[in-house]
Amino acid sequence: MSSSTPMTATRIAATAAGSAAPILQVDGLCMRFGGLLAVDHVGFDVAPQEIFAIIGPNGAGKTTVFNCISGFYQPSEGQILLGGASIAGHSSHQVANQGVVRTFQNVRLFKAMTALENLLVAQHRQSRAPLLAGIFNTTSYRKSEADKIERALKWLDIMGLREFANREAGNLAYGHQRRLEIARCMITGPRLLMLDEPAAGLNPQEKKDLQQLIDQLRREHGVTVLLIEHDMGLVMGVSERILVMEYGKPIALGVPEAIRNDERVIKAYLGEA
Ligand SMILES: Nc1ncnc2c1ncn2[C@@H]1O[C@H](COP(=O)(O)OP(=O)(O)OP(=O)(O)O)[C@@H](O)[C@H]1O
Repeated sequence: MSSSTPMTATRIAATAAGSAAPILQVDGLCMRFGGLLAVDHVGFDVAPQEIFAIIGPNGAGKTTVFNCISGFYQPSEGQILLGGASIAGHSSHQVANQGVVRTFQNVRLFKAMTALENLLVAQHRQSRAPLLAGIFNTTSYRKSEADKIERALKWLDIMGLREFANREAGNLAYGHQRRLEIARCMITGPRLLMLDEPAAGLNPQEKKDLQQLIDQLRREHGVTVLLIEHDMGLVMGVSERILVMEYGKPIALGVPEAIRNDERVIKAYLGEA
């Protein structure tokens, strides 16, 4: 950890998010690709409803940490606890079923489907409706389908996308596609929302709107947010705590003000810009 941030301050910052039990605990996480240690003993806790950011220069290992948490990679070493239970090595499908959802650096929508259909598919994936109920179009099946449409429209409203409900996702403006991706995550009622560079490709106004949106999702929908982002304005404006990585290692963890003034961080990352 950073030498310029006093260890006591780092410890305080590491637990500053409150006394509630952490929703996510990462401890001693390592990920090797052949001879490359892409993630080297990374550890941090995220409190319920906290907005926690991971920053660092290109190739620092941020996305690899995301991939380990969300089940896309099996970590080489270390512990990942969600609500106190281990999820390290679980498949991405199992992790998603436990309420951990994520976006990717590149937008991944069903581009030929409408915005509304994308939100319906997201719900169908987690739906447990028996096949026969669908085939026979039972009353309860029809009710559950109507509920899904209502929920999809509600999320289009929240995201300011209602007017584009019937537009193909691939034909939406890029900023709108990014918001639709977040809606697709939120509609499943997640505990942990992981956003991988959500501001990439957005214009300044869209970045401001995104900052407000992230804060609103936490305040009004109770979600915990884990964020990877290169845009320092957004990171400093929205995060409660920030973990900084360099060459796979954690070099600082603290509140935005401490991170902003940390010499090692400035040298490793902010000085780069
Ligand atoms: N599947 C993989 N196989 C081999 N090497 C990988 C793999 N995934 C990532 N790496 C390497 O691990 C290191 C960390 O990559 P990672 O994508 O996690 O960095 P990052 O901090 O997210 O970077 P960026 O900000 O550019 O997205 C890099 O050197 C990268 O080349």
